Amino acid sequence: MENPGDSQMKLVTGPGGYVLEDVPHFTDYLPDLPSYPNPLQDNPAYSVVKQYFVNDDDTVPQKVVVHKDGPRGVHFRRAGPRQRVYFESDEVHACIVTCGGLCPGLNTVIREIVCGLYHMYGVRKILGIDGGYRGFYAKNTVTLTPKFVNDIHKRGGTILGTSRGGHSKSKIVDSIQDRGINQVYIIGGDGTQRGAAVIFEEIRRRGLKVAVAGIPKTIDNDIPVIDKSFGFDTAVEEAQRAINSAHVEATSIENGIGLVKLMGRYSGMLSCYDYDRWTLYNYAIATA
Ligand SMILES: Nc1ncnc2c1ncn2[C@@H]1O[C@H](COP(=O)(O)OP(=O)(O)OP(=O)(O)O)[C@@H](O)[C@H]1O
Ligand SMILES: O=P(O)(O)OC[C@H]1O[C@](O)(CO)[C@@H](O)[C@@H]1O
Repeated sequence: MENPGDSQMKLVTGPGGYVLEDVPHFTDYLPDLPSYPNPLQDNPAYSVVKQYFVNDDDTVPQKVVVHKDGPRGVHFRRAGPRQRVYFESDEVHACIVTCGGLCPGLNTVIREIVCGLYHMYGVRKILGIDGGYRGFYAKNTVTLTPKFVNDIHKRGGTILGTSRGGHSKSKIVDSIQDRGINQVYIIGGDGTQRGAAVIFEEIRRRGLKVAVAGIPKTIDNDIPVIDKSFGFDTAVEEAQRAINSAHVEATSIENGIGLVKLMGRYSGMLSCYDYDRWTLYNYAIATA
């Protein structure tokens, strides 16, 4: 494993203490890349929606409330479709990989990437990497189509399988290069995203036109800059089932106590959201 700390943060400053913590882009090292009109502009579902595209200069402030004399503060680049893109549809060879622990909604995310690429962007070549990072240098891959992913959101886990360990930067990027993959969608937790940054650094070092997109996965919503991570609501619901059961057990005997242990050693967000039940039943809810 490697520490991606040597990759420099892309900081842009502006008037009034404005700071943009930007994301890297392959045009940083391939400045002459041609761009193309976004295929969405011809899609009947989107072409009628005015201002559907995100302006290139749009940013989102980290803090909504600022003092009038204070600095404008840190901003992030706004996500969303751009007017122009850097791939032609038939040039794209995408792949998706899931790493780390399970979280509700992984299959829904895989399905949305596949259907979005296929129906909205006209992409036909999408590969599923089997069993986490190490799947890049194993032989097994699965071809993903809208038909293949049609029902997967009704199943738990990840249809691609997942794993920990097995991150070999050079083997992974060799495999990406050998297979002609040029868009890599990586779904996983903090370790996975560190791994994604290392992969991108190697891609940049080799000067490849390969986009790397990290999709953060956490069951306990411990990413401060977003309101809610996918799967968190389901985890809260499931926790409440356990709390209900503990309630039944505890109230059936004299001086009964229900103790429910929830995950989230560092954030405790699940416990907070299940607070309703806690106050209602006056139970102890412990985090791991
Ligand atoms: N610093 C790192 N450099 C390269 N790869 C890493 C790094 N940290 C973790 N990885 C790789 O990322 C993958 C997942 O990491 P990890 O087991 O830490 O789970 P995670 O993504 O943090 O998810 P979870 O939230 O479930 O723990 C593993 O294959 C691991 O080898
Ligand atoms: O309760 P613990 O041990 O802190 O584990 C919680 C962590 O485990 C995970 O569910 C992944 O394994 C993360 O999403 C979460 O941050």
